[in-house]
Amino acid sequence: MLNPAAPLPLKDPSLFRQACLVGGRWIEAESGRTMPVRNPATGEVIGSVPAFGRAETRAAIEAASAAYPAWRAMLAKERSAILRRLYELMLANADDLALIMTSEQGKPLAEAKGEVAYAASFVEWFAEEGKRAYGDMIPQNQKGRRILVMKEPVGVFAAITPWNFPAAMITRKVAPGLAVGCTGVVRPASQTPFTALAIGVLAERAGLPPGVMNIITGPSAETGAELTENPMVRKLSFTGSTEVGKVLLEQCARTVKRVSMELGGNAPFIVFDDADLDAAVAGAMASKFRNTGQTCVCANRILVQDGIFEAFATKLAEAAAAMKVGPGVEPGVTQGPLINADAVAKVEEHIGDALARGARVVTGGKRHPRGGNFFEPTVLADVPREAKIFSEETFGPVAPLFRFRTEEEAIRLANDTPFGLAAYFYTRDVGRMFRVAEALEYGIVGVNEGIISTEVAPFGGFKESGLGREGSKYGLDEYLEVKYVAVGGIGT
Ligand SMILES: NC(=O)c1ccc[n+]([C@@H]2O[C@H](COP(=O)([O-])OP(=O)(O)OC[C@H]3O[C@@H](n4cnc5c(N)ncnc54)[C@H](O)[C@@H]3O)[C@@H](O)[C@H]2O)c1
Ligand SMILES: O=C[C@H](O)CS(=O)(=O)O
Repeated sequence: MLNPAAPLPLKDPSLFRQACLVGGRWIEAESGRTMPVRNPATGEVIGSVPAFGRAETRAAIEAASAAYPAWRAMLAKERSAILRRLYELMLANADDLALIMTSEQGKPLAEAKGEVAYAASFVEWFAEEGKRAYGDMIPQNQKGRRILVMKEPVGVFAAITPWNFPAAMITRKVAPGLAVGCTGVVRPASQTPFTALAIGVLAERAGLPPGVMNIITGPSAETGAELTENPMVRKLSFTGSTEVGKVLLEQCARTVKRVSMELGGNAPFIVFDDADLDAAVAGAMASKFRNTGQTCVCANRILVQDGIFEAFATKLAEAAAAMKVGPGVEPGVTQGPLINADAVAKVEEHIGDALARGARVVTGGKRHPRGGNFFEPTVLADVPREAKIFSEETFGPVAPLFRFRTEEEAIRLANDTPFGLAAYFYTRDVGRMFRVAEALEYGIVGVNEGIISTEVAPFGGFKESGLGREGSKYGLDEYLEVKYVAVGGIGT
């Protein structure tokens, strides 16, 4: 029996749930099996959650299906009011949600609080957007006929989410689905289930009827197999690695499910000679080291034009070395731990490979003296194109700098990847802004900005970074079907 650490000092301890939410009931796995959840900063067990298998997952799908007719039949305005209350409850309980998040994911408390606000913003946004799922009336093509286009909810959805944004990746999927009348089953990452379960508690308090949103935990192979193969599930929204996304796409194909795929990234961050150097350094720091580099949109390759390479490298290294590494609950900490030992090993592998190919360390480069999953913020210079860190997503606090000479070379290097999620570049040349933004093969492009994710704009990738968009007015379409109705016999 694992000895859990002391309970989290929450203002409302009832938010910390070690059970799954199915049909309005908080339940265990039929087998009684559980899975421990560890604090990545200390290695301590902070709690455990049920290990659902296929049978329990099927029961959750059936609960969502049973709740669907009544939830769909509600007025959009009535669903909107419940989502609005959830938004308000998330903000009112932000401190507890942030502490739960930091305890299971590791990010600094300030970042966790920022994520709670970001996550809540999707609930606020889709509470309103759900009232604007407009159809069309098309001018008839024949006398006596009318042509209608109706937007209808897709039905029961499944959401499988990653560990790096334990709140926002839940609400970015659930909010649009619930807003248009869908019901669903959420399966958060096994490393970070408690944030999702706490949102489930708040959803109940907001008045969400039983079975509309079900939250389950359990081994990914078993829960994932049921969620992707069960024909009652009409849509899968997945956020995670491209590798797993491809597996789930194949599994969903057998029942032709609608899918949204928010997958891996390999973001280029291009700094041209004419950039505002200090702004570019600030943008690179924000993009690269947010969540200790564990974000899908963080700068993974920093391409710097020859003329300012050394100046940029020096300034970036100074800023990286000034960050405070430690547990997210410690005041002033700006870099938390990586999620686990495998993540540390991958960072070390990428650094070692780059150095073996001729790169040099400007700052950092090794495990932090605090040990465990802590790693020194690292800047590498003169990294060659052939290095693994150019082609693979590092998902850690390593900023590899690559040199380029011309705009054409920068664009070629930036696009030289199967991924296409986010890209960034810094320039003060207006013509270059449009040339480069239009040439980059990415779904999200930041110009003179390092962090641009927001609920009001479409989030999603080109190529092997995914399918579909989340957030914005486009995010609603992922949960809607389009129905064409031709009405005849009208006479005129
Ligand atoms: N595009 C985006 O919006 C976005 C956002 C966050 C993370 N990501 C990507 O996610 C990756 C890191 O997150 P991660 O390590 O959680 O990714 P992951 O793909 O390993 O896991 C994502 C989720 O899928 C589950 N899963 C894993 N294998 C499964 C299977 N066979 N069947 C069903 N479910 C399965 C996991 O338990 C987790 O809940 C990175 O590649 C990152 O770029 C993308
Ligand atoms: O890591 C993936 C998230 O989608 C990043 S963001 O918070 O949406 O920018």
